[in-house]
Amino acid sequence: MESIVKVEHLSHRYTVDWAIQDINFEVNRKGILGLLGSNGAGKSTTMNIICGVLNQTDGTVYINGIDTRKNSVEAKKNIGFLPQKPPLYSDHTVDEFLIFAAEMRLVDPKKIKQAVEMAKERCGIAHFSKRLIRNLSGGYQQRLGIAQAIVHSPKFVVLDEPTNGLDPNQILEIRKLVKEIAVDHAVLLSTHILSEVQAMCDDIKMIEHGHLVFSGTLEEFDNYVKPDTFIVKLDNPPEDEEILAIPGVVRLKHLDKNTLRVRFDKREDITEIVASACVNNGWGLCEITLERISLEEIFAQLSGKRLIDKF
Ligand SMILES: Nc1ncnc2c1ncn2[C@@H]1O[C@H](COP(=O)(O)OP(=O)(O)OP(=O)(O)O)[C@@H](O)[C@H]1O
Repeated sequence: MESIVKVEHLSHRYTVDWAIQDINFEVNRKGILGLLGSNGAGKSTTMNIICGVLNQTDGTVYINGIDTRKNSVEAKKNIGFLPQKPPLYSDHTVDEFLIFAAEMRLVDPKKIKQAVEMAKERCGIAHFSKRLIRNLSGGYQQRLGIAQAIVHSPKFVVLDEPTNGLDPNQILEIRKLVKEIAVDHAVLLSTHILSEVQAMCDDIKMIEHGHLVFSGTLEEFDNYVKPDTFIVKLDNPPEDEEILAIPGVVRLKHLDKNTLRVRFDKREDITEIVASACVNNGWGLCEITLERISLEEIFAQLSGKRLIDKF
């Protein structure tokens, strides 16, 4: 099936400097795509162009096959957008605001009531229909922000840091809601929180210094940097030289009397080699565990930052 969004050779220059350059990607019709990048990497610029809030300097964006520059009104019918600061009018009631949002999104006037009821139901805010927005908690304001983004049943929903500023319970609720929405919508999610990416996203794009530096599944992101250390716990640790003599072992560090961190040189079977050396030499092997590379370390590596040396 054709993707819902196609971004081709997208570049943007605000004044002199390029904010993004030659970005290319596609978005599947279902599921959650996480957009990652450091501050100032170019995420908002990319999202604003895709959502039709900013006109690109170069390149093309197709939403559901429609060129956003050639037919922005039709393209925008397919997009729901929750900006970082939801555009809520605090003196409106929930109903008034959603009706207004539906009108702005050109929903057929005869279908507005039904569209508003559907959006409230999906976002769990139907019982607050008559409440003034300023009297809603942060979590419910965010639900309302999501409701306005889906009121016109767009195929593609863009959420810019939707859990920002929420408490841990509200964060879990919003994550659950976003996952439910992603069952029948394509969702593009921008976030700084890597645990959120891990909890929610199917695919990941990462932008750094205006360039796309990673594009793949969450699993591919997770495995982007292969582990090269393990932790070994020994009842009778030998002299360092004996461990360093094992083929493939290149460095070690004592974490405590019985625990060592060992760096190896990418041999696939290294843990087996070390485990059998420990057993054969009577070093009293208690535990051997490969150290996984954290998402933070992968993010740092893709951002071009040096990883902290663990030795
Ligand atoms: N209106 C503007 N005028 C000039 N430069 C801008 C403007 N908006 C953004 N920039 C610059 O463009 C680059 C990309 O910014 P952008 O806001 O897209 O990054 P971001 O990844 O969304 O960052 P953040 O996570 O901090 O929101 C940055 O260098 C930024 O300073």
